[in-house]
Amino acid sequence: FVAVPNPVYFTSFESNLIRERPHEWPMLSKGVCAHSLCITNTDRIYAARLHKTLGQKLALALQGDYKILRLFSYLPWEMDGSLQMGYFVLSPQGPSSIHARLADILVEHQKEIRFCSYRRDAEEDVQGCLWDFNGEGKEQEPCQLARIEEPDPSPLVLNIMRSALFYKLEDVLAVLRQCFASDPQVLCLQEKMKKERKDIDGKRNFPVIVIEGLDGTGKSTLTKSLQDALNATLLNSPPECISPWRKAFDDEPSLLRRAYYGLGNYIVADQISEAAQSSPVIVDRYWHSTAAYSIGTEIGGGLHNLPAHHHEVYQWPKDLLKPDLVILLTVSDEERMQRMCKRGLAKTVEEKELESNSLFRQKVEEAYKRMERPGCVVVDASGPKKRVFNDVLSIVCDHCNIHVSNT
Ligand SMILES: Nc1ncnc2c1ncn2[C@@H]1O[C@H](COP(=O)(O)OP(=O)(O)O)[C@@H](O)[C@H]1O
Ligand SMILES: Nc1ccn([C@H]2C[C@H](O)[C@@H](COP(=O)(O)OP(=O)(O)O)O2)c(=O)n1
Repeated sequence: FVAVPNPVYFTSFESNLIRERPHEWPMLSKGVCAHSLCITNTDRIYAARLHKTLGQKLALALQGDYKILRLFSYLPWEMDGSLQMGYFVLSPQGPSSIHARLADILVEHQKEIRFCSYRRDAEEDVQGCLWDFNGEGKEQEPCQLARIEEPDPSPLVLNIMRSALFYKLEDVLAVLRQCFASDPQVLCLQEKMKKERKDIDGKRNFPVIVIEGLDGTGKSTLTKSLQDALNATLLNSPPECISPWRKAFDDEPSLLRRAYYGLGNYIVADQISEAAQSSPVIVDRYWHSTAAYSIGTEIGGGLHNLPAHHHEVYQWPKDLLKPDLVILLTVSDEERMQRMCKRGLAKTVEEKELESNSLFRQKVEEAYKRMERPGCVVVDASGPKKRVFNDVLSIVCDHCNIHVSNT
């Protein structure tokens, strides 16, 4: 399928899967031809990294009118074991120069990429052709393609559950172990995590309050004021102890990036557990950030493509300490941009994407709102700092049964 503007599903299988055959191919209008490059290597970390580099190489090789879209390939009867990532390239000028432009990439990766071409025949049907790279690349027998309806579960959602979000510490550690098998610092941290995990359901003396929201919604400002007002401990996820690795992980594919943020959440959970014995705890970002950004990034197209309310992607990991209250700050796009411009700090790639893509922003915010157990209490944070602070403080006091003298 193609993730922009909305997923499109198609198959070459002549089977009862093809209940309906919509013939519109919105992206293959007259004269346009398409090619797909699908990564066949089954090592998921290797494949994730290759997918990222391949995207960069394609962007360099195909400047101009070409459109590069995300693609997944799968066997319908065995989606979980067969999901492969790749790209779908649209060439408005027809196939003429694309083969020359892609030649180096295809030769270099011929053993780990499946390359197909697509075009309309005289009857306006779409034909797909697998390319053979034994010796010189050439097209094999074409086969007719048919569009099908979205499968349930969608491969996008399956991809989130398999490789973009981690619902268990063990899964986070498995990815990090595979990537950093020889890095003593990472190995040492992993051992520590396994041995020293606190009891997540243990009794806490003080409440734990998480503040969530997009960048620039006022989290840092608010968490500092709450810290003072409640005499609380302030924690951040990802925590300071792993922040030196953040830049490197932000440049990695989402599989690794989310493993990093996942690890951060588990480390912060231990810090929360300890701190909540002696003071209230305020946390600036936690699991909901990891999940909402991941869902917003991985789900293509519009808001309606998000998994339905109550879907398992919105559930809290069973082995991660739960906060008592999660506040989600929301402000309009315009106000948020103004605040971020004034602040002028370095941004993560995702935050840059958020800035340029309002749909992405809406998806992240909607995913935040769909999180469950605990869900978010949404607070309109577009007013002045003092008002936002008072609104949140009164929610915190009500919810956590705290009394503050100067409210
Ligand atoms: N309620 C508010 N009204 C106006 N400006 C605000 C408000 N809250 C925060 N700011 C300003 O907006 C910028 C971003 O706020 P910050 O707390 O750093 O957001 P975040 O931590 O969510 O990224 C800062 O310059 C901050 O001073
Ligand atoms: N617990 C966390 C914290 C942040 N993230 C990710 C989500 C986004 O890509 C970035 C946002 O972090 P950033 O430092 O820009 O946010 P703030 O400036 O603190 O608001 O980090 C996460 O996945 N999990």
